[in-house]
Amino acid sequence: MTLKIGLTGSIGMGKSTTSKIFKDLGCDVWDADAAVHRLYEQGGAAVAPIQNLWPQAISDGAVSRDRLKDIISTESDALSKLEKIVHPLVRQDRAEFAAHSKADCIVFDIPLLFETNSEGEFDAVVCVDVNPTIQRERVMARGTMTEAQFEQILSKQMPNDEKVRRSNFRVRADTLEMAENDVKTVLETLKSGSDNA
Ligand SMILES: CC(C)(COP(=O)(O)OP(=O)(O)OC[C@H]1O[C@@H](n2cnc3c(N)ncnc32)[C@H](O)[C@@H]1O)[C@@H](O)C(=O)NCCC(=O)NCCS
Ligand SMILES: Nc1ncnc2c1ncn2[C@@H]1O[C@H](COP(=O)(O)OP(=O)(O)OP(=O)(O)O)[C@@H](O)[C@H]1O
Repeated sequence: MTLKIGLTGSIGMGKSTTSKIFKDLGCDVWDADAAVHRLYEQGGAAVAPIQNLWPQAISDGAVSRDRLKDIISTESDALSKLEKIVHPLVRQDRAEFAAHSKADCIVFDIPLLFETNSEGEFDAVVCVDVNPTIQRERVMARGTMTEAQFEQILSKQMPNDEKVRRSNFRVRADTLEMAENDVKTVLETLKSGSDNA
């Protein structure tokens, strides 16, 4: 039977880096943020419904993230309206991926796993964790967000300590070596039929 692992963690905690470790160890990986990128591309399923709400968010037939971020910073309910469009489409993309995967382990990288009450859909949930100072430094180093945008996203997410508490496993992302060791422990434990919750 296919092992389904939900991978979560707050913004910039190291989910993509950790999912790559799972992939290198033979798991198939599905990434919710990447699904959103496909939905926003020209011809993507989210373009028309977003255009209906905010025509100014569309550029060259695709959703512009920069314009969306401007709209989200100025309209207080914009993010929740956007989520109502995007989340059902993302869920559909995930179901299609799972139906076609032939791997014996699939990792679903889902930033908002707990916020969308999806924890019951996996055999185990893994939360990536690093201290908040490192998290902030890493996000700011990417240069894709202002401090204010980072704070706004953080305020919409469940605190990471709470995510860790609700998860079956924690992967420490202080260093690559720590994350690799923790991922190996997750896979060994799950494949031997127990967990360390
Ligand atoms: C707000 C947007 C335009 C920012 O785009 P940008 O390219 O700058 O950032 P990116 O998409 O890489 O997101 C960075 C991180 O922000 C966090 N985040 C994104 N959307 C949300 C949200 N709705 N609530 C809380 N956190 C979020 C996630 O941790 C994500 O990994 C974009 O994230 C978006 O369209 N979000 C709405 C869709 C959504 O809810 N996506 C979350 C995964 S399904
Ligand atoms: N275990 C680790 N050791 C050292 N650096 C790491 C580790 N994990 C992640 N990083 C670094 O932290 C930054 C954020 O990591 P990553 O992109 O994997 O986070 P994320 O949780 O997927 O982010 P987002 O929520 O924005 O999608 C990157 O610059 C990455 O190189």
